[in-house]
Amino acid sequence: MRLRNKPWAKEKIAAYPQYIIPQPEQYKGRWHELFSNGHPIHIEIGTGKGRFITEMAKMNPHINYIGIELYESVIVCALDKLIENDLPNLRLLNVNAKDLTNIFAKGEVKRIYLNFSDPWPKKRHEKRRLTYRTFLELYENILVDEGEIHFKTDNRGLFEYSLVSFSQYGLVLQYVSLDLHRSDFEGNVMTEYEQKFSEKGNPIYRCEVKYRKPMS
Ligand SMILES: C[S@@+](CC[C@H](N)C(=O)[O-])C[C@H]1O[C@@H](n2cnc3c(N)ncnc32)[C@H](O)[C@@H]1O
Repeated sequence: MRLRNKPWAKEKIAAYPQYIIPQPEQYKGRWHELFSNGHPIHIEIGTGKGRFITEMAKMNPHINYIGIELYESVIVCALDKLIENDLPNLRLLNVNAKDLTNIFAKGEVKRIYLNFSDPWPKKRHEKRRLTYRTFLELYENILVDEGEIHFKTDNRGLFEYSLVSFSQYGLVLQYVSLDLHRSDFEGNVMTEYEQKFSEKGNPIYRCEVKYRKPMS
């Protein structure tokens, strides 16, 4: 992506290794050492400019948050928020979600947030959708038993596709809203995209699903 990866962003990321962790594979199986506590770990994939994960980390100091974003020139905006707030329970990773199993061991992550993931509407790009079955398999390999995915989007096509994908994979639907901002759901934290799309009057779709407990 020519527009998104810029040398200045790379330099800024390199200047803050305490916030955007270089070579995160080194922490596989021992992320709790990095946070110096045993609190549960929640990750957001495609964290973008970081508003959601920063606000969540401020509100929930007993949860460790990790924001994952592919593009350097986008994650630097999340980095700015982290520098400003200096939150001990939030770290960022500039990696592709395809590499999740090199970074986290099975059972290290309790919850995954997918907020306004790119819809990739063309059928030939289906495999890039973050709710495609190969991603669901990756998530299963890092989550605790009965780990959760919380998913929000304004894109109805992606939402319907994802509900089918979750169901075909055997995930259990725990919550669904077809119009989050006019529902009784409490404590919603808006993302940058959510703000933009909801201001246009678009309904926001949201669901929570969990993996089934493996048979013993
Ligand atoms: C539409 S934006 C939404 C950003 C943010 N979650 C929000 O709601 O404001 C989707 C983000 O996901 C990131 N992304 C897409 N595929 C990814 C992947 N495979 N790994 C990590 N990040 C990814 C994109 O770079 C982009 O910043």
